[in-house]
Amino acid sequence: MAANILSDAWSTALTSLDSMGLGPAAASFLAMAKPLGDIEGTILVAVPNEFTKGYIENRASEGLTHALSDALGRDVRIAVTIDASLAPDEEEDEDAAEPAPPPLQTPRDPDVSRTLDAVNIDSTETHLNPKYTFDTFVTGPSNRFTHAAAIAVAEAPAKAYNPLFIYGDSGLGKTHLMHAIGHYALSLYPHLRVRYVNSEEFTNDFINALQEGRINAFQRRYREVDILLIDDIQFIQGKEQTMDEFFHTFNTLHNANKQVVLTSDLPPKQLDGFEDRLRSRFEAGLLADVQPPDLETRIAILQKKAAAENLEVDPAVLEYIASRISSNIRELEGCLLRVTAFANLTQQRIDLPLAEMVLKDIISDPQDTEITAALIMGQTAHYFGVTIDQLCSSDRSRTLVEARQIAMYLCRELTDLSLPKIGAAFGGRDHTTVMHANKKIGQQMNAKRETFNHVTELTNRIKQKARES
Ligand SMILES: Nc1ncnc2c1ncn2[C@@H]1O[C@H](COP(=O)(O)OP(=O)(O)OP(=O)(O)O)[C@@H](O)[C@H]1O
Repeated sequence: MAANILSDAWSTALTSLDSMGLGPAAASFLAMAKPLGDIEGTILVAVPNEFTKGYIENRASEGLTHALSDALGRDVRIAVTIDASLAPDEEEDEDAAEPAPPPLQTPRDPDVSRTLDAVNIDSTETHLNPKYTFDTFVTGPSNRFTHAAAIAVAEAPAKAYNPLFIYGDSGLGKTHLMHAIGHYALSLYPHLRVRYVNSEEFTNDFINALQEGRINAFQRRYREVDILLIDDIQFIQGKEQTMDEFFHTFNTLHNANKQVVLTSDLPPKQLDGFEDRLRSRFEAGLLADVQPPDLETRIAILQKKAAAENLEVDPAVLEYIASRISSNIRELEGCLLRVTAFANLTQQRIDLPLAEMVLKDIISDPQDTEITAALIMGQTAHYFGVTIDQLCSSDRSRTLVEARQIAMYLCRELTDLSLPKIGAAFGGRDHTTVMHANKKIGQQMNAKRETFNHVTELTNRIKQKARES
């Protein structure tokens, strides 16, 4: 392969990983790596030292393999080798890969729009998703109070409500609000250090830091911030050491007058397996819940989504979807995606008969049926003629990659599992791999009839099985 094709693909792969919220540590390690060549489908990557090699192999190789395969348009594998000449001249610093704190800048005029520059903010530093801003968030009676509290916190971090504790069922916008706080606060005060993290990533990061003797760097990462956004705090339940570390992180930040925002599926009182000292810290702040949205809000959410994607959708279609899916906005969005993808593939207008036809099996459930990752993996494996073990393996043959990505997509759409939990179910994969699969299959449904058919057929089978059991 010509060297410039490989280096172009390498840059494309890094950009795509970047846009998916690649963490700062992974970004720094990959920036030190260099693609050397393609040996029969294996891309040889040189890195300066053993530590970088280990990091890429253990934590970034999967995302990198996906992204490189996408960029090259064929499945490749990667192999990492050490080339000491790539090492920087200065003495190696153990924490060299840690992100430097952003330089201090003059605060902007606070009168700026709430989304100002949201897309320009470096999402790799903050881990913020550019799509989740206050501008794209629809308010209604179910979330108005929490939305107002979130704005207040962003406008006056650590002054309004500290901590802000947002709770409610899955798919009701807690994560969206958290990211929106980060974006808006940064648009008002660009010098702030904001960090978003899911509690499962916090846990993994903590365990890795312990194992690698990098606890000081870990503590700096979470304690030297102005706003810490911790999503799905319920997942640290029962993990004694992580809870202890989090308690001290929380106290350090609180004592230093820094803002903490937490989300959870339950209010603090009902968080079993949490120490009282943590629960009472949470309760000392503002508790704000999100409820399932009413019909008008659901329609408004779909309208906003359609407008954002430049889709022309008959209002009756939006009403049809909104009237049938009431308890999870992620599912609402998934239905709209299926209808628009089908219309796109078959070049038809998006009208009510088409929506009814596409969604007939998806939204005909009389009551909630339990769909688990195991059920999805079992059905997907059977459908593609592979085994569950293979789905969880590192085998990257074409069929397996497709089956694995579709199964991950379905887990995201049909279950309440978080990205890290889905990654764990598929043989301990990183959450960025799940994000990548979700994005890729979502896009392919719009472009490839075959993918749309696989997803539709599998959804029907999975729902059927769930109804039977
Ligand atoms: N009020 C809203 N307006 C617009 N989009 C919304 C709203 N609420 C939720 N969404 C969208 O619904 C999807 C799911 O929301 P989100 O991930 O924030 O839910 P969550 O409560 O954090 O769920 P989980 O507990 O499973 O993490 C996202 O794509 C989000 O943008």
